[in-house]
Amino acid sequence: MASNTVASSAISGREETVIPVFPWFGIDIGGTLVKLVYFEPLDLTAEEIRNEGEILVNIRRYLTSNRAYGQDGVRDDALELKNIELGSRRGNLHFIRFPTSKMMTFIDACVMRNLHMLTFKIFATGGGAYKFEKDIVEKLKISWCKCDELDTLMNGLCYITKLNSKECFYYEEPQNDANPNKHPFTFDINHPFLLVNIGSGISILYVESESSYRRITGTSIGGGTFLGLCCLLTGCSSYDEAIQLASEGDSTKVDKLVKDIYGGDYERFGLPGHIVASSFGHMNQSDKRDQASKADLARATLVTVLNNIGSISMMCARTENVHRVLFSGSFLRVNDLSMRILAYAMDYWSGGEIKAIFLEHEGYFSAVGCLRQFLMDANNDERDLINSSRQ
Ligand SMILES: Nc1ncnc2c1ncn2[C@@H]1O[C@H](COP(=O)(O)OP(=O)(O)O)[C@@H](O)[C@H]1O
Ligand SMILES: CC(C)(COP(=O)(O)O)[C@@H](O)C(=O)NCCC(=O)O
Repeated sequence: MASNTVASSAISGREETVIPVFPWFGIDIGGTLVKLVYFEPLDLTAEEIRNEGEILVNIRRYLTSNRAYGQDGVRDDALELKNIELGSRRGNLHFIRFPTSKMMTFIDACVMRNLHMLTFKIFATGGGAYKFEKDIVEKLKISWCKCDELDTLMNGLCYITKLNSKECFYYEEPQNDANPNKHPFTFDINHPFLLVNIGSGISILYVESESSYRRITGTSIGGGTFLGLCCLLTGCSSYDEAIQLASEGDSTKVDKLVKDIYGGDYERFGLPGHIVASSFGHMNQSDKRDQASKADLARATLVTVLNNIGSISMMCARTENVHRVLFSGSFLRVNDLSMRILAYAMDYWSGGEIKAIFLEHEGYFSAVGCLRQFLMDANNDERDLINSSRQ
């Protein structure tokens, strides 16, 4: 085994921070995507550099000098948090993703790069932290610590929204295609809000404060539904392609609107003619099917999923009496269109009372939360050790 097992800095008193050995990773293995965060230290001492060892140096160089890893891995370099302080160290935080379907290939690539020769701990979350545990532990011989995905989501969200003043944003004019007026939103985590995490499926949390939240409900109609239905209906084969198609389409060729049924508004109950009465409601007619392009079908799929998310979120916000709804999850990656549709819907249906807020690091919060749990755990372990030696 390579010797990276000695702590970079030993604790000398109860109040000091323990700095665990490198490498520092946090990983969220979701239903669709694996999100990996990697902390690249910038303040290594001469002694640490001497002791670092070839394997760690190679991993650091490989991760930080590439933007793509094999066919499927991507580093979202626009999201990188540069020169931040984390766990009493300075460094860059990198954000990497790849499809969960490639998890076994990833494990084999780690073995090829000799990661199994190092002794280190990884905090992991998402369903895959459970599903792949046996394979990972057997092949990589690492210490695998599983965390709850919603606890880490909250932990990562708290950390990043405090660190980055531009993390949260909203659209002032979501309907204005030319300039929707995106602004940073000053977010105070200690006032109740709703957190809607749009991953493969959706979890909706009521957050009272940094340390108190509950999962109110969820829905299986999420990002996975959009992608799956789009692939079926249009023959597209990637998320980016599906979003591109949706941006070119017209959902009114597919959906039946209130005005298609009433000839105008349904005034008595305040339903304007332009809203969707029935998603995909035109598709029972063969002439309408012939007129709908792939782009129209992709757009209608997106709008269907978003209408459902918007109306469930709105009901939850009203029930819980909150005025801010934060949306997270990789479904909103490169998806300005969806954010604007959601923002408009929330604003319209709440008469301007409920604000939709979005996040720059979309789907990465749980992975960041794992990294933070890893740092907290190192300190807890050390404290336990000190306390037991004092008894
Ligand atoms: N490169 C991508 N490949 C697949 N899906 C993507 C991609 N980028 C964004 N998505 C969207 O993000 C969703 C997954 O979101 P994520 O928060 O990562 O959930 P999970 O943790 O379930 O994997 C997908 O269902 C899809 O709608
Ligand atoms: C099971 C999950 C927590 C998994 O998280 P994900 O990988 O989708 O981010 C999520 O898909 C979910 O909450 N689904 C909705 C289940 C429901 O309440 O109906």
